[in-house]
Amino acid sequence: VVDKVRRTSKLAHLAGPSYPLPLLGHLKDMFGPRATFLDRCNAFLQRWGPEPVKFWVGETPSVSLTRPEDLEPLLSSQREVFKPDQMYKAVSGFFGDGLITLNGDQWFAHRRALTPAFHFKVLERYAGIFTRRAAALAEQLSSEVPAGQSFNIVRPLGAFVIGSIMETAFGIDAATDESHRSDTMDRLVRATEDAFFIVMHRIFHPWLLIDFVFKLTPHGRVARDHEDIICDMTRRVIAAKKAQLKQGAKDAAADQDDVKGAVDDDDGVRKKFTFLDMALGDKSLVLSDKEIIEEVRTLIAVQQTTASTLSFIAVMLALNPEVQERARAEVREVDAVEGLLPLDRLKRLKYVERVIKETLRLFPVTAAFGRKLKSEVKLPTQTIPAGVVINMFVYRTHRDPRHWPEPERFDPDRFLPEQCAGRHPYAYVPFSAGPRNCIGQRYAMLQMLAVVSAWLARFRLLPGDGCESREALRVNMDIFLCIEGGANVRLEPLEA
Ligand code: HEM
Repeated sequence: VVDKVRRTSKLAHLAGPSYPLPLLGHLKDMFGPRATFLDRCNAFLQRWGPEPVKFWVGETPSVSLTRPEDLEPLLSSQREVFKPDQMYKAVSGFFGDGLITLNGDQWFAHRRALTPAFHFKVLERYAGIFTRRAAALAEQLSSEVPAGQSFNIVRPLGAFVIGSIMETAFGIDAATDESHRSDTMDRLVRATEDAFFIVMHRIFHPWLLIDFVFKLTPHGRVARDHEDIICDMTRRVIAAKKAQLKQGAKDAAADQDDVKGAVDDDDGVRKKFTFLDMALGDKSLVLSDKEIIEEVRTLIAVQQTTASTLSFIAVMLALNPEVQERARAEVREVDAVEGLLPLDRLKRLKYVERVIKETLRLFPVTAAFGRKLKSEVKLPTQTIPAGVVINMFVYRTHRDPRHWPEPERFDPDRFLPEQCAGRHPYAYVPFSAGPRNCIGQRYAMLQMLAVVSAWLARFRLLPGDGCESREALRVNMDIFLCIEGGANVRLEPLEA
């Protein structure tokens, strides 16, 4: 009790509710239907912000930050901060113990091992894969979804992004590999969707963060089944890669001109540059087999960020027909240029890129992320004591009216270079920033450019059920932002 009084008094200077309840803290303020969690977070910060806001999650003192100038000191340094168990423990069953959740030296070793797989030289080579796969996805949607029928676009996107990471970072051939069979993929996508629900359930019921208690509950048993599905997929991926490397070694021995495992495939991707080729084929990497498995799990799980963002882009295009037509005109103009390499083509899609950025401003799918303070941190107007868990709620940062006039208006031209000039560098952080920023940022942007341009070239997107207007959208936070009831759109084939 004395310790709690001491810790409470250290936060006394901050805005926010007082009198935390024993064991619950202010969790009761957050209780309510799961489907409106985002609304409650917004209402809470609307009431107490925009200054740093204190609150207690159970017995843990927490502070929520939304202003760019408050985010900067925390994101730009990682000496004083680490990922808090309270938030990240619940997600590690899903994300694996990989880059997302690791801290300290272990994180640094993993980050160093993964960085070459996301080097821009390697990504340049992925552009061909993204373009080919995006065209196939657009064809599949055109042929499988009856014109004019409302459907939830997230599902096919979930399988699509996992297929992409298999082919790019793991170098697993989509056409031949067992792990790409559609029933395996369906089980994985469904397990992922359920996992989001279960993770949120644990965060809402903090006593379920005690592993042995959670494992005894029905959700704990479902979570174990899902982990089995995800681990099974990971094992298949690694087994397929090992077999491929063995075959590559045999082929190289048979053909002295070939460099082991370094052949270019049809898309010009040097196979030895994929993460798994480097991790399993090159012993100079420091990751153990167990660590490689955890990173494969992480890379599979994080793909849902791209799937979710693409689903928001589809809905925004459907709700903003002039923006959609302008983006389509750009795609047609670029596609009229003959002989462009895939990467050059994607780089020319400047307006489509602005559409993606503006969607990520309004709907940063990783809407909140956390840190725990090792020592006291000075923010521009406040000092936050050591031991506090920080929640950076970028959903509101991206709506800060000082940087985003009429914040709810969808306007891709906010990202014209002249409009970006002078804007606070931390006013827009959908991929976080600083040393723990998203390693897959450029990968995700290239993939999204390929997918959106393939859609625009083949069909018109129209609003689907429940997504008829911005006001009708029921946006929520389930680890990642999502639309309750589905990201529903309709497709209309383009006249020839
Ligand atoms: C639109 C898509 C994406 C968004 C919005 C996004 C956003 C983010 C954010 C906000 C973080 C920081 C999270 C935190 O601090 O807890 C992060 C970290 C990370 N992301 Fe992404 N991400 C996306 C796509 C991807 C993709 C495609 C990959 C992999 C191919 C990826 C891999 C990672 C990894 C490994 C980390 C942890 C980095 C570290 O801590 O060193 N992300 N991402």
